[in-house]
Amino acid sequence: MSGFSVEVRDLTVRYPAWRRPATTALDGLSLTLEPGRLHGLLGRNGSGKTTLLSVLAAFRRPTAGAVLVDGEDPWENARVMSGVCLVRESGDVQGEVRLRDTVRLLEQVRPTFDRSFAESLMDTFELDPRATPTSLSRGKRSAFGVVVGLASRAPLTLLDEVHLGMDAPSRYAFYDALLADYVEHPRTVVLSSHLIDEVQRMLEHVVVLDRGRVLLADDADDLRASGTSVVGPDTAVDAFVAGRRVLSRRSLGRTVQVTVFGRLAPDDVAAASAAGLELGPVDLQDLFVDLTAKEGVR
Ligand SMILES: Nc1ncnc2c1ncn2[C@@H]1O[C@H](COP(=O)(O)OP(=O)(O)OP(=O)(O)O)[C@@H](O)[C@H]1O
Repeated sequence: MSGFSVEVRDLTVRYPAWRRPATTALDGLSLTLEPGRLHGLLGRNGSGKTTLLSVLAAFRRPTAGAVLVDGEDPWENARVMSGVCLVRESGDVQGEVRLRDTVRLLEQVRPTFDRSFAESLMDTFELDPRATPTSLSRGKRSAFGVVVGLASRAPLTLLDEVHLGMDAPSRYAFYDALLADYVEHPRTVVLSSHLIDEVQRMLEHVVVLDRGRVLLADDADDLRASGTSVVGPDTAVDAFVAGRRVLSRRSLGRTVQVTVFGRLAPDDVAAASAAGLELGPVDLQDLFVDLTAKEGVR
């Protein structure tokens, strides 16, 4: 299997160490990320996503606990760090250096960096290689972060809200490029995002953080099967979902879509079909909102 594995044990990070009381960003968090998979890192604002990714990339030292990347502590570990690439929304590049020079530099310092892939991505996102990041709009700066993150082809690629400032066509171009390149060059990718609707189809494994802890870590397919979306005429749908845990309800005229938690028994599936109802997998966004609203409202 290509890509680095990640093992996090009882990880605690407090900010800043000198202030009392300090903010506990990560609170005894434990997590395993299997290599060669596309992991989604979800969580409400302030749940600890950026802090976790910063520790994995050795940008920050844990207050307590241990992190193993590809079996070793990443802190001041040249071998491991040459295989880890963290890109944050800001793009994490030097503001005054021309894009083409950053690309040339990365080609020299990152063993897996693919310059021609970077150049073709810059074409896709209409980035002028002679520009500097400070002269770019927020969305274009984010797009350059995406170029760096994808073309690095790092065995552990950490993308922290990289696509936030990008417009919809650019975001979809990013998703297409990520998926196509990931299939050709499997690696471990962690994608943190608030745009669950847009990214959910790509994810193989989903981790949800809440107040510095893991609220849920599961295969995306198992999560999708953990509930059902029921679509049909309002009275028939309401009768069918009565007594079940409803995660969301949307209506368009007399047609409604209700998402319920829990797997349906074969009898239920037959009853739904007899009532003319359409069944589908649960929307991860609905699951996320339900879970984090219950557990996470402060
Ligand atoms: N440099 C810092 N100094 C003090 N507190 C910090 C610092 N960075 C993060 N925090 C706090 O740590 C907690 C976790 O923040 P973090 O940025 O990791 O969350 P996040 O899930 O990435 O949030 P968002 O989705 O809003 O980007 C928050 O309470 C935040 O206020």
